[in-house]
Amino acid sequence: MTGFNIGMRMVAGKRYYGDKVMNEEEACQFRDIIKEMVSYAVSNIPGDFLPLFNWIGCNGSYESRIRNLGNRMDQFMQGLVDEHRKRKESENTTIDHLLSLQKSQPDYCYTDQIIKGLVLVLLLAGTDTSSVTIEWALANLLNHPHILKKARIELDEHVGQQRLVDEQDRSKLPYLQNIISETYLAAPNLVPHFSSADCQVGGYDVPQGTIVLINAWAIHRDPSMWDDPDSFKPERFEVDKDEHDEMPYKLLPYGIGRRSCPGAGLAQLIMGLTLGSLIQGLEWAKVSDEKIDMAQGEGMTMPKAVPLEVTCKACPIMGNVLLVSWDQI
Ligand code: HEM
Repeated sequence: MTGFNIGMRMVAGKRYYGDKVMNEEEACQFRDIIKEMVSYAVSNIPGDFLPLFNWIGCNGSYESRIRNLGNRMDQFMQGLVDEHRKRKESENTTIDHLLSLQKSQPDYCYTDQIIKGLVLVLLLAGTDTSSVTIEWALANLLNHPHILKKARIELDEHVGQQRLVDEQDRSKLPYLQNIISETYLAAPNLVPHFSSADCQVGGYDVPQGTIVLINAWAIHRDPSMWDDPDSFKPERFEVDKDEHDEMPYKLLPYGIGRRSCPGAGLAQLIMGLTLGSLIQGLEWAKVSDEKIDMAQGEGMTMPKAVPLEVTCKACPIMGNVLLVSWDQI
């Protein structure tokens, strides 16, 4: 749930998980909604696969529970929007920024409905996906210290020891990007699609109105497409132009086509900057000599079955970075 915690701090400045929760009742309400939502997101509904169940009304209670959950989430979000609107001083949160646009651009469509929608997209689609990917990436790096070392050398060479990586450095850090490409696991089945017309996929006829699940996890491990697919090898992305052009068709962490992830660019940026800063700023170590367990757990995004536990120690660069930050505060 780290992603939802970070997300809530970003969108509303609230902590709903951990030991620094301010309003336990409100936090509990939010945690309950998220828990229920995640449980539906990873469950199978018989009527989706055998329409007979829909005809005989088996999905009735499921649909009303989903509607009820939607209403509770909507009321919760409206409460947050109203609370921020009433505050005398605006804070640096997504809701505050959107409310100030609602005021300054009344003719544009920053309605409460749109604000709630944008906040939910950031929260549900944008946070856990990225934080889960960073956790997997760190776990991979700790199991492959030579790769961590190579990433640190790249950062030292192109960014240096005086400051943390920023947006302009990205193009100079292909190895860091390759580590992220080699890591992706957050959306193993993408998001279910629904065929709007009869079509063919991979030689199979898909009639109109079929739920199509894409097993990106299996595509990313297909030995006919990838050499030694089960090994963690960021170098596999150091390819020539022909192979580079094929990449979007076999590396699909964000899906492909019209309904692919609109947040892909933002996600790549955030993950590159976060992972880069974590490597530059801290020296990471495993808590034991054992390899980190890479078993996959269950969830809306694919978490580690056993959360990553590590130790870290500040690198000299943190002295420079913190000094600059304190001066600016
Ligand atoms: C590691 C990070 C992320 C991964 C792996 C990821 C992955 C995906 C995938 C696989 C889909 C479905 C695509 C399909 O089925 O073809 C999707 C959809 C979506 N993502 Fe992301 N995503 C990430 C981050 C983000 C961020 C940061 C945002 C927004 C700030 C975002 C917003 C969305 C939205 C709104 C959709 C639905 C698009 C639609 O239905 O048309 N995602 N994402």
